[in-house]
Amino acid sequence: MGYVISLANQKGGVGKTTTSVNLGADLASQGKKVLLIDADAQGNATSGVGVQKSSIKKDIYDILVNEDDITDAILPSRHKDLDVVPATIQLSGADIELTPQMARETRLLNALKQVKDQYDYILVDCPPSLGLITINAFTASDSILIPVQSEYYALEGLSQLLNTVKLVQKHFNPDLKIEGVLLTMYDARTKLGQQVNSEVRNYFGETVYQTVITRNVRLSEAPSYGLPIIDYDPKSKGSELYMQLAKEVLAAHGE
Ligand SMILES: Nc1ncnc2c1ncn2[C@@H]1O[C@H](COP(=O)(O)OP(=O)(O)OP(=O)(O)O)[C@@H](O)[C@H]1O
Ligand SMILES: [Mg+2]
Repeated sequence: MGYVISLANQKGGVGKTTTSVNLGADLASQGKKVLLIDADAQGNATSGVGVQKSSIKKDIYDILVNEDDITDAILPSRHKDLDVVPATIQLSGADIELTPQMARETRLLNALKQVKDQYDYILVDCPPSLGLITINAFTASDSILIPVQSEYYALEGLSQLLNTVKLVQKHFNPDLKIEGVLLTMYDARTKLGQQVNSEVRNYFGETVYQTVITRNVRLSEAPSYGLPIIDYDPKSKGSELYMQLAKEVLAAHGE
C-alpha cells in the first residue's frame, strides 16, 4: 500500500519541489515504485522530471475539480519507476472553484484510493500556500515532510503550518504525522547557517533529519534539463545528499 508524504511549507522557494523530485527519483533508484503528484500550478515538479507540456492530457486540476479518473492523468517520467501526475497553470483557479463544491477536502484522498496499491511511495509537491489544495494533500497523506530553508526567519510561519496540520487531524485525518523536517540550502561556512540549524533542532528535536541539504549549484541546474540530480550529475554533492536523505527516509520506515 503506497505511503503518502506531502512536501509542504507555505513559504515560497524553500526546496519543496527540489526535494519532491530528488527524493522521488532516489526512492525509485532504491527499488521503490514512486508516484509524484505535482500540486502546484507552477508545474515545476512536472517539468523537473522531464514531462513535456504537450504530453499532458489530464492534470491534477481535472482530478481535484472535475473528479476525473486519476489513471488518465498519470504519466511516466524519464526516471525508471517514477511516475507523475502533472500540474499546469490551470490549477491556479482550483482553490476558488473548489470552495463551493461538496467534499472539497477529500478529492485527492478519494482519487488516490484507486492507485495506492500500485506504488510504494506517493509524494505530493504542495504549493506555497495553506489553501484547499494543501488541505487536500494533507487529508490524503500519511505524513508531512517540511523543508526549511537555512535562512533568516526560517521558523517564521511554521506555527501556522502546524496549526493547519492540527485542523486537518481534527476534521479529516486523525492519523496524519510529521514525517520529518529537512534543512535545505544550508551554508556551513556562515554563522547564520549554523544558528538556524540549531534553532530548528531545538524547536523540532528528533524530527529533524540528520541529513542537511547544502547549497549546490548542480541542484539548481538540473530542472532546466528535466532531470533529477541523480541523472543530471550523480557524483555531485547535491546528489549524494539527496540519496542520503532517501536512505534516512527508508530507514525510518524500517526499510
Ligand atoms: N540545495 C540547493 N542548492 C541550490 N539551489 C537550490 C537548492 N535547493 C533548491 N534550490 C533552488 O532554489 C529555488 C527554489 O527551490 P524549489 O523550487 O525547490 O522551492 P519550492 O519550495 O518548491 O518553491 P515554491 O514555493 O515556489 O514552490 C529553485 O531555483 C531551486 O533550483
Ligand atoms: Mg515548488
